[in-house]
Amino acid sequence: MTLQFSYIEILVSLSLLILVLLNLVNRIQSKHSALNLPPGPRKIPFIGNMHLLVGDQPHRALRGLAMKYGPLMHLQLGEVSTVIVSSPDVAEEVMKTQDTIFASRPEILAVKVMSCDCPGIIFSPYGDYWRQLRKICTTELLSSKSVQSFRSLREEEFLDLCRWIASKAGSPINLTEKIYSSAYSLTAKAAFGKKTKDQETFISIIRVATKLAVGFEISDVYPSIKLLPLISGLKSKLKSLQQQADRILETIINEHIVGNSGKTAMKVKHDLVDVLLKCQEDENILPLTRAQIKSVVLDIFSAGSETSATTVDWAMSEMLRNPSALKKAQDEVRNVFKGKNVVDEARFNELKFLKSVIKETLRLHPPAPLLLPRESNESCKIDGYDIPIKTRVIVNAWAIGRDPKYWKEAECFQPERFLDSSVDYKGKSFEYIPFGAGRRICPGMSFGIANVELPLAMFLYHFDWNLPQGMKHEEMDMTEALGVTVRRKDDLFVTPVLRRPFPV
Ligand code: HEM
Repeated sequence: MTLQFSYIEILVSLSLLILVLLNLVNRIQSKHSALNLPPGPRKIPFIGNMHLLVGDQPHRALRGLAMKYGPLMHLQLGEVSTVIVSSPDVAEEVMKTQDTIFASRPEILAVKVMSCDCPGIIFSPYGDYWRQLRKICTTELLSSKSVQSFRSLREEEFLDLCRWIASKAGSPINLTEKIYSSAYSLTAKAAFGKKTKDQETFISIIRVATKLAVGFEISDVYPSIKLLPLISGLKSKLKSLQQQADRILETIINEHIVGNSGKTAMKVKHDLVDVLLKCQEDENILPLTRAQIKSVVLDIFSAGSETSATTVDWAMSEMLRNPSALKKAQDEVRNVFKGKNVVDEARFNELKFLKSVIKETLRLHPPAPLLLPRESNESCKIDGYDIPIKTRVIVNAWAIGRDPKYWKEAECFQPERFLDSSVDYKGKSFEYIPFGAGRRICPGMSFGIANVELPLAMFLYHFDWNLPQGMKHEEMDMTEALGVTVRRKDDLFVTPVLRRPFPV
């Protein structure tokens, strides 16, 4: 069937569309006109301030605007009333003083489609269901005890990686690709018992999905226009990603069900998936559907792997760009483990400089520069300004971490600044919040840091590193890619030189 429209029909449709849009603008304007909203740039009818985010990385564009309008700034992103937080004081107000009001997450189309409308732990609204999931993930996977119990898994995974690197000594390698692949394998082995055979497909699905989940997609800022994601093709793109991911997730879950059938409860080897499956039968807690289990698995796989790998990748990049920091870190590791075949996690508390390198990397390159969006679940006031219910709140942790008011030579990589500093990433120092803060602070902090420290210590102990031929360290490209997690735009290519051979 072909569709044919006359000019009259097109004109009528366009007029109707304009009327709908004007009505929408009126509704938004009258809703906000009586309120004392935080300062912000002038809003253009219908698009609000969307045009100000075009072109640059959102965290960079938002910092530029905050310099003009202040650390609590109101933006109208299409239909979505949004508040941008860019100072430690306001961040503390949102994530500590009024944390319960801002502990929810907004609905993002990519998350909605990928999770079949059953968000897992990361995007579920604040409430009992989120509390239950967070408790399960913390107890079964992310507690200090669990992180400790995964030590041999970590050692095995990164030893394999370093052996591979050693086999390529003298030739350029794509270090980024290998770092991500190991991080994903490790999360899979810890959370689901083994690496999935479809890992590379899964990684590429997650990469595309996280790009689309930033929350600035056109369909996320005009949620009432249901046709938009259909017209733009976003819905079908997401649906196809969801179907591919679903096949892999189904396999992971079915393998657990088959593997455990016939075994007594004592004999079942418990990983996160087993525990989630058991929740389906437990009458004392909120039952979990299969879709919800799949969402949690997807959440842990992506949140657990992307962030740690991104940190390792940026830390190596920064050290290569700053040879004196690389040398100091190398000297420290080689000194502490002098005469040993391999590095030993038990002595990592002696690696003060390496720990400062990691902290400095997380300051300059927080893997989630805008953390994860929050949403107010009631109206409230901040600094005397009105924050209506359902306002989206974005905390620019990246801008806060580079604010010269709080950091000397803020743009420079200087790990020394953390050596004698009490500033930590555990959510108490609001000038430094790479893991967020408050109720929704990252529960995977210890797991993540362990997965960053070990590969870095091994890279420094066993290898020297050269940049591709002819490249000067100060010429290294540090451009960022777009996404919820901000990785390097281009992969890091380096030539390893083996210095300490591995035990056979
Ligand atoms: C360097 C490593 C990591 C960094 C920088 C990081 C950063 C973050 C950030 C910024 C948030 C949002 C916090 C907020 O809204 O205030 C978050 C949430 C989360 N992270 Fe991490 N993360 C890391 C590693 C991990 C790991 C290894 C896991 C799990 C294996 C994990 C699981 C989660 C989960 C489940 C949430 C959602 C928490 C909630 O909404 O209640 N993260 N992470």
